[in-house]
Amino acid sequence: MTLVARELTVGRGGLPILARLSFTVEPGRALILRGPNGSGKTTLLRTLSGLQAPYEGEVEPGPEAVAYGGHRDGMKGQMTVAENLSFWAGLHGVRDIEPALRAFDLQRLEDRLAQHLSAGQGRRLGLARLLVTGRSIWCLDEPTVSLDAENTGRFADMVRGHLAGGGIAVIATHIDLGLDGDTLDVRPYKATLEALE
Ligand SMILES: Nc1ncnc2c1ncn2[C@@H]1O[C@H](COP(=O)(O)OP(=O)(O)OP(=O)(O)O)[C@@H](O)[C@H]1O
Repeated sequence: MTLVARELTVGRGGLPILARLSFTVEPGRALILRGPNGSGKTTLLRTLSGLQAPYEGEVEPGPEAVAYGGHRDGMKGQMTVAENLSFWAGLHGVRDIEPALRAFDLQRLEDRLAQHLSAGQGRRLGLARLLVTGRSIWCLDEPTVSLDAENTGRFADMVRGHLAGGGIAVIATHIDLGLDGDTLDVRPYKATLEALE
């Protein structure tokens, strides 16, 4: 499955931020989004994930192929780590949560309520969730925030595994994860930036 953006214009609050972007990401490749704060990386990721509609243009495939990873998405605080992963696994028809627990060394935390996790632990749970979605396109917004060096390494390994299996990852990040892929420099309209200030 290939991710295709055609003449995509995305924005927030009625203002276009990025205009007429076209790109293709082939299976097994990553696209790294770079750009200063407020340049539109989150807006682009949300649009690629189907969380908001493009102002113009189109994205293929549709949102059913995409898993979006932001901050502790969809985690229920009153449920344990294992219950959260099982919930998502069930929703996506995946049986085994062990690989997801192992990917971020969450076995010892599996009975802890999500609301009691530290910031980094919560981030690890949010990222482990990607593995139980079975989705082939991951759109990730600053996924390594709050992660220590060891877990940043685990995350890079997890993405490498995903790419090796023919998956795709689009990642807004300020750090070099050493992944195979291309970089997209996100540059908004100057006029739009001025209007937003
Ligand atoms: N709901 C909204 N209404 C109006 N403007 C918004 C809204 N949400 C975001 N914006 C503005 O849209 C622009 C793009 O924001 P976006 O979150 O996509 O940037 P970003 O590149 O992800 O930034 P960062 O690196 O800080 O996370 C910013 O100027 C932001 O203030």
